[in-house]
Amino acid sequence: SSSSSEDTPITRFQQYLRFITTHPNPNYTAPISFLLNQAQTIGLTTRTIEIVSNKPILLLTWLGSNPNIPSILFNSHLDSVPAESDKWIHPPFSAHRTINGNIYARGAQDDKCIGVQYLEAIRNLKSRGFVPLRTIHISYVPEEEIGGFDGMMKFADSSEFRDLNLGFAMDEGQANPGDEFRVFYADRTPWELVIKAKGAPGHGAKLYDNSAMENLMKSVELISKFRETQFDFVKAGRFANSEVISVNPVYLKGGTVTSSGFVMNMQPSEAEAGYDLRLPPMTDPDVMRKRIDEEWAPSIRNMTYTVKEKGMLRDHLGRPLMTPTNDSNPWWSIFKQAVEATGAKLAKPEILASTTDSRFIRNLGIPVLGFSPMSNTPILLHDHNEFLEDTVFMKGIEVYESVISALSSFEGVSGQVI
Ligand SMILES: CSCC[C@H](NC=O)C(=O)O
Ligand SMILES: [Zn+2]
Ligand SMILES: [Zn+2]
Repeated sequence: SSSSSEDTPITRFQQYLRFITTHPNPNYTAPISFLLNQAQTIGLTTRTIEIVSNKPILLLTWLGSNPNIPSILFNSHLDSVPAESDKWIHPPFSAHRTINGNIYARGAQDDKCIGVQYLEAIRNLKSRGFVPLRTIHISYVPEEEIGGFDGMMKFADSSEFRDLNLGFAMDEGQANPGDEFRVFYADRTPWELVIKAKGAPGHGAKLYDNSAMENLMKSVELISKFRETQFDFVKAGRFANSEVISVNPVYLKGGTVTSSGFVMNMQPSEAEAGYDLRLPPMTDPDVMRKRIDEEWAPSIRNMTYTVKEKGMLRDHLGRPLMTPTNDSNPWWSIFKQAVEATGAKLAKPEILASTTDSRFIRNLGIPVLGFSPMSNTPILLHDHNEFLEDTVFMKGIEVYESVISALSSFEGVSGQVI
């Protein structure tokens, strides 16, 4: 029963979802002009910051009545992971809304929902005559899905960012099939691990020691065993998924290849495997490095390896990269109360299994909570048929109204700059 001329929070969400922002060639121009347009209608100050060319950052600002105290930031990323169209029940950029109210699109959960909810919440607060004490910023950043290096990493390091004088920030979280909203106080740190084996080549029929494939397979087995011990903690209910080290194989490479394919009767002299490794913030990185060096890719087995650390475990002062979720962090209590004031329940704070741009902000010593208000929703980020139900999306706007008004009204703690 919806006509295309309707202009509602839902149709604006659908419009934002229809921009094709998937890697490797995300369109940043079109969603930014849409958001600029929305911001101007609502009456927010706008700024586009292009630290890396063609990778713009959009910053929207609602000036507080006291712009001298630290401000608050609501961040989301503009980009999305790819989608295999033919495997979806509705095309991933159609933003099709079913009769049940499910809106299908790549980015519906990750994380275009929050990008629009921030704006809709502010639109409602403005129309009610709300006046924030603290300045409120909303940022839309590129490149999160590929590590944030040309996005939030450089933005967080810029004078523009420093000049925001942030006291607190919020970034994306994850859906929950249950009826509570989840909230995240830390991310795991991603390492890209590549192990390479060299060995004696030889006839495919020959039995001998120290072939490259044998050397690699030994490591693959050891890594699989380690993976199993970590996974067993999760299966036994001792730890959450995000509290253990995950090491998942993403590719295996070997063989002698010609234009007609693999040569089957030759044992190759080189073989390689790639792993996605994630470390919880309390992990001792030296123990991990030692394990890789001595067990997983030992030089005595003709192995070499590379580790690309795509994040940090400690902040610039050497503290684990975590935001306190107790009374020592006044922002936490305000956030929690504001969510609960809408009648919603908040789950126990968690570490996020994956990695977001919030690590670059936490690294500066600024508290950040990861939060995407989606309850009773299957976790479909990076999956086929990603969707969000319209009623869940609308509830999220109400939640952000409460959260934004409470956080921006926080007067601070006497004797402390917060
Ligand atoms: C290597 S950092 C990549 C960040 C990415 N973020 C969302 O999925 C992730 O893989 O968690
Ligand atoms: Zn995301
Ligand atoms: Zn993602």
